[in-house]
Amino acid sequence: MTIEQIAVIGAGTMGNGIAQVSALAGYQVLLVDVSEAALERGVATLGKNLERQVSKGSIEAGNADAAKARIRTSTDYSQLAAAQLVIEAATENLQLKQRILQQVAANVGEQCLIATNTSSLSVTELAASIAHPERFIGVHFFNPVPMMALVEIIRGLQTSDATYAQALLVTEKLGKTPITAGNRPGFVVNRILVPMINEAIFVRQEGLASAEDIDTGMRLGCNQPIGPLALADLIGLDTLLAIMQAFHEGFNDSKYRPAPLLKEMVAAGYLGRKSGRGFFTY
Ligand SMILES: NC(=O)c1ccc[n+]([C@@H]2O[C@H](COP(=O)([O-])OP(=O)(O)OC[C@H]3O[C@@H](n4cnc5c(N)ncnc54)[C@H](O)[C@@H]3O)[C@@H](O)[C@H]2O)c1
Repeated sequence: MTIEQIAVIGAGTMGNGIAQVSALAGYQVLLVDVSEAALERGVATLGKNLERQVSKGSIEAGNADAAKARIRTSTDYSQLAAAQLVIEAATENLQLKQRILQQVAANVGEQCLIATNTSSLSVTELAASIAHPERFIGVHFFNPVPMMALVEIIRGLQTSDATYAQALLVTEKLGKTPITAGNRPGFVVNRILVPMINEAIFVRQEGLASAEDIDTGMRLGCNQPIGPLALADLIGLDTLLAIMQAFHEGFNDSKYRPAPLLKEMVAAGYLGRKSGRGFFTY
């Protein structure tokens, strides 16, 4: 099967980025959301991002226009019938995603592959919600999608070799580098990154060093582009706490216990950049 049309479910932060890179790579794209307003925002965002790429000289104006022309939007799942690949990038909620996947499966053709961009849910469990779990796979993009080169490909227990091979092909055609990860909480990158940030919070909590010195240490000592505490503020401390709690529960291992200071800051409403205060003030 040749994949020519990709449908993206969810026009939010990740969905509009996935639609953008898919259209730029030459795929026909159908962007689906429950909300017309979200579709309008998504298309406006990807339009601005394409213009920025043109003004930076990374793509030609003609390519940006052609990419925009390849994107259609809809709130109607019956439009999915023509897609060969559906990438689900809707709100991170198990019950919601299970409902969406059942709706997708009921509207696509026999051969259509279905992928999820979930960050924290089990690909195996999501696959089990549809009749053909062998055609289901995780494709985990990074934010912002047009800028980040990596995609983690996650095989559920049921994913077939053919589905996996197609996911690798599409990822490469999108200009991304795939790595393959098993279906465990956090896959590879977040599994390593988030406990590192949590450890930085323990170091801060113990008063071993100031927030500035912890970040300077990791930037200059490990060549990290941004220190772990500034990164915590950027991601959102509530999001980090939810991820650590999911690791703690998912692995049943005390090494993933969230730092008490992280819990306390979330309880205080110090969520990082989005609340104006985290380890730093904004
Ligand atoms: N934001 C990130 O940094 C990031 C990174 C990697 C993966 N992810 C994952 O990507 C997915 C999307 O995250 P996001 O940050 O783009 O979320 P978001 O909140 O920005 O967008 C979610 C979109 O899904 C839409 N939606 C909700 N219910 C729907 C339905 N029934 N049908 C169609 N659309 C529906 C919402 O209207 C919204 O536009 C999540 O699974 C998340 O875990 C997020």
